[in-house]
Amino acid sequence: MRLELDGVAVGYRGRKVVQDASLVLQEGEIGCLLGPSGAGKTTLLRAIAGFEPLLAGRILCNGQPLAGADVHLPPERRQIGMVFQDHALLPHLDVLGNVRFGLFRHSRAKAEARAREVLELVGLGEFSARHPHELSGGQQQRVALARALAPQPRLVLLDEPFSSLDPELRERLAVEVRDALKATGVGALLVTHSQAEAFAMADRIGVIGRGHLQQWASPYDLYHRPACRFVAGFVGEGVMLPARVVDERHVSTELGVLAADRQLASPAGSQVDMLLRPDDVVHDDDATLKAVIVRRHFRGADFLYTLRLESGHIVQALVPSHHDHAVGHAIGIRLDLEHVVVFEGPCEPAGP
Ligand SMILES: Nc1ncnc2c1ncn2[C@@H]1O[C@H](COP(=O)(O)OP(=O)(O)OP(=O)(O)O)[C@@H](O)[C@H]1O
Repeated sequence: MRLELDGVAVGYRGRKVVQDASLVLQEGEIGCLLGPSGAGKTTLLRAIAGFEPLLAGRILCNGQPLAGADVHLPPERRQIGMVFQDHALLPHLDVLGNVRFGLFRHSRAKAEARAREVLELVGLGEFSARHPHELSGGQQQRVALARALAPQPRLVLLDEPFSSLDPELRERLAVEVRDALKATGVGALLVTHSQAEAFAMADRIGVIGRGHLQQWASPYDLYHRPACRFVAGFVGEGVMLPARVVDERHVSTELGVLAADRQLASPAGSQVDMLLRPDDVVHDDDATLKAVIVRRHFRGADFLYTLRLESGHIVQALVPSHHDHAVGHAIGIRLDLEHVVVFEGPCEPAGP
């Protein structure tokens, strides 16, 4: 189904936690709500499921309102499946029983056939007779997904589905869950703290912070074209450097004159900020520009060096790990980018 949020505000006792949230999740797409703790991700998800009333705006499914000024469809009439953080599996039922649980409207034979079908889909066909305590955390989470998919929902909502698992398993499971969802063609919206999870799973990511949906975009655009400083700071690594507007397409920085990613509105001479990602800064022994290593973080394939420029400003550089330099060393750097992301005004909430 096509899910649309149009100017949605949600909160508690009349106090808005998130306001003016607008987004479109197309049929079969996987979306992800990302943001700091307490930003309102779960609250927004619960409003979509029908567990929280709206304070403003509308939620539409294929153009039909699920919630709005005079509408509030109860959760059971929304045909939306939900997977919770703690799986909420029934301990006394086996895997098949757990998945069949929501299929009470079907005949026993039909419910069993459907439950077996979705268990195959999530790769647990052989585990149907086990009880939840005989499964790993990742397997339990896949049972919870199978249970949510069994009644053929129009959309699945997942609230921090992998947060109880260790980091390595989380990313693997994120990919598996994405594959399972894509195989069914059912769209999904997931809440997470983890960028790695969001990048592994989502077609679209919404960054929530400071009471707003700051940006709703593809992972690529979120990383390369962040709409505001908040998103730039929250997604990926990088630093902000001060720059001055040269003309409507260029800024001047201590690293040279650089092309801006968009037409600039500020007049020449205005002070702006620019975003530099670690992959924009390349180590080059022949470069005339030098920077001193103040921190190094070994990551296997690369070092993430934190470097101090002559001005005292800090940049980061991702350098292949055979370039092993000590803290305090000055290394040559140059920029490797076509455009630089420039921020002129304060962080504004962005629309869909
Ligand atoms: N039932 C409730 N009554 C009153 N306030 C609540 C209730 N549930 C959540 N809140 C508040 O609403 C805000 C948003 O909470 P929410 O759980 O939606 O955030 P979140 O982004 O999902 O956070 P986390 O990532 O920590 O789970 C928080 O300030 C929280 O304290």
